[in-house]
Amino acid sequence: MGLLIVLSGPAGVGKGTVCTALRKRMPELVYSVSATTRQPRPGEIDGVNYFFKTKEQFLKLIEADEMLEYAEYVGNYYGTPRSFVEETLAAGKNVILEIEVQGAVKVKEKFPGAIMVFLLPPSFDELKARITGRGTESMDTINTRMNVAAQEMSLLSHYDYAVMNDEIERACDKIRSIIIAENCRRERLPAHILHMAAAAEKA
Ligand SMILES: Nc1nc2c(ncn2[C@@H]2O[C@H](COP(=O)(O)OP(=O)(O)O)[C@@H](O)[C@H]2O)c(=O)[nH]1
Ligand SMILES: Nc1ncnc2c1ncn2[C@@H]1O[C@H](COP(=O)(O)OP(=O)(O)O)[C@@H](O)[C@H]1O
Repeated sequence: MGLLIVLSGPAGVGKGTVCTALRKRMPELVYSVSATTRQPRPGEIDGVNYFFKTKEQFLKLIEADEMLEYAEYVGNYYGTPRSFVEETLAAGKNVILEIEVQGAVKVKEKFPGAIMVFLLPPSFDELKARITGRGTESMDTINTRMNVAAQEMSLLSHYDYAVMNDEIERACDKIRSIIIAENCRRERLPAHILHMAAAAEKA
């Protein structure tokens, strides 16, 4: 089985940015493309950035148990297609999800072995600056988003690791180290080596 890595954290902390940088550094990591009901942005490609769905289509996927998790976020649905993740893990490959915090917690319930990584802002002021810096939101929305971010921080206790996103490359280094260390866990050794060690212990 491959590892399931869940990268999450409050809105605006840099999940998308860090995930893109990490995938460049670790091309062997398989990215799970989410489904969403939000409109595509200019330049976004169906099946690459997201699978763009109507609300009806999305609700049907939930009904058919095709979603590993989903969440409603700022008026749209977002979800992780289940079979792709399960098949890729079964093929022994590591999968990364870049999703918001509520959905991430649901993944951990279904996959207790998932490696939960929470991306932290260096400070709330810096988080505000990043949300403002994206330039897509009005002042009202920014304040709402900051309140949401404070609530999102409260889910930190569900996570295994906390990585501060001060510098993109430094955050990537840490996540890469986490993945390497998790791959070295004793219980991940091939069965024949575990048996050999167990037999030697008995002798
Ligand atoms: N729960 C869940 N959240 C997702 C999924 N895909 C994306 N998201 C999150 O949805 C939020 C909004 O994403 P998006 O509309 O692309 O905007 P942006 O990332 O804020 O620029 C982000 O926090 C994503 O991490 C998913 O499959 N499940
Ligand atoms: N380490 C960082 N230092 C400075 N700015 C960053 C850093 N990481 C991300 N950003 C910027 O912060 C903003 C939010 O990043 P984004 O990846 O869209 O966040 P999220 O996916 O968590 O909502 C973007 O403008 C991005 O360029």
